[in-house]
Amino acid sequence: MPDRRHPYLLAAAGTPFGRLEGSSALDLMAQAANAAIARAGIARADIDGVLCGYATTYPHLMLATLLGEKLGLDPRYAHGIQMGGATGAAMVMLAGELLRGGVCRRVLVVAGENRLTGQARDTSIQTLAQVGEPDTEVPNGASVPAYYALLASAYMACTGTRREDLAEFAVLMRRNAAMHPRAHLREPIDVRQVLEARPIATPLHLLDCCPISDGAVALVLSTDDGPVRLAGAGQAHRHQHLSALRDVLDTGAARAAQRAMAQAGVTRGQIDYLAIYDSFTITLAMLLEELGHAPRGGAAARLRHGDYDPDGVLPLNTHGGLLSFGHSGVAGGLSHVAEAWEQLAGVAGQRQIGRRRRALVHADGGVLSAHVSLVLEAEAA
Ligand SMILES: CC(=O)CC(=O)SCCNC(=O)CCNC(=O)[C@H](O)C(C)(C)COP(=O)(O)OP(=O)(O)OC[C@H]1O[C@@H](n2cnc3c(N)ncnc32)[C@H](O)[C@@H]1OP(=O)(O)O
Repeated sequence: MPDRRHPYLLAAAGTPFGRLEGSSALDLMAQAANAAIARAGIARADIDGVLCGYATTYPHLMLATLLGEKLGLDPRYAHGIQMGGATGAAMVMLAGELLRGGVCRRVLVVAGENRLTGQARDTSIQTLAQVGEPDTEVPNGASVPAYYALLASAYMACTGTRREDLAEFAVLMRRNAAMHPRAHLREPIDVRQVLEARPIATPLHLLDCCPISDGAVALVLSTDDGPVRLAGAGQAHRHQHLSALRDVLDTGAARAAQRAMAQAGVTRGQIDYLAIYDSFTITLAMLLEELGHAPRGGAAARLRHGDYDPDGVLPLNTHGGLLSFGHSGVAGGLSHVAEAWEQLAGVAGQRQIGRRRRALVHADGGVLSAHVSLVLEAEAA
């Protein structure tokens, strides 16, 4: 008998990521939601919870209610949620709590944006600046890449990480995205191209940054048996963005992961798939090292050894991550959960890696400020 204390991920689905002219954020969310409900094989009337990530291109106060109406649902619980890049993982955690607590039996989790085509270029970049202090930083126009560049400089000085090391992560993410038919950026790149791309905010160059994409992702969680269980979830909120610079070696990521693994009753050594937030190459290197999946300054060495390859000991972001699959607001982080689900459920098609048992999903919001970790477990085949 399956363990009834754990919620299951019944299905995940999404739209392509990239330039999707003519679709509103709400249209994209509805497309992803309909695909996930169909894939879960349940009736629309069976959905009794809706969790919906905010959309900067559709700033509606009643987004979850509006989406439920558009989809023809009749939820007993609906909630719009905002936690930057960690929103997707936070919604999955909350869905788990609603299921464990008996509030709902089948929860739809959805996020989507037309962030590339639905806003002027400068508005998109300025919107992202709003993780800063509203009175001082936002009007001065500091961008999210600029914040992460400060983190990168501090971290590189502290650990000896070089630009060449970070570039390897951009190359791996692009190689993985080439295998995904719905990814935004699929052209192969090499380390030299990453190093020689135009500077955005030193030391980060264009290919060290995730793109701005359109796209949506949805999941259905339930107390019904499914192929993948949500075995654990944890959060940590240590500081608001720039205060991370005070201690780049302890952003709170490890604490969130420890809480998730403790709930799941597993140790780091039992994780065999990684889905790690990668808004920038530095984000990925820092998180891998803080989470203990590489020694400090040593993530690139593990990568060069092949450990993070799809056929390595610890496959990483096999859909191409935010850096290449794409980043469409909250849907970007939710795409990591969707990919982990596909891999654990064994339905990833041509990207399917060998059978994996347990994934750690980790997302951060703001500038490594809010952290959410999830442990997903495949039901034994
Ligand atoms: C905030 C949180 O809570 C946590 C987070 O998620 S942090 C991450 C949030 N997201 C971001 O900060 C987005 C980061 N990226 C950017 O701001 C922008 O992509 C950028 C500033 C790096 C580049 O923007 P830009 O200079 O305006 O480029 P733009 O003029 O739009 O595009 C020019 C070309 O480069 C491509 N391009 C743009 N960004 C790219 C990227 N990151 N990688 C590869 N190619 C890119 C475009 O597709 C375009 O190609 P074509 O000419 O073939 O169409």
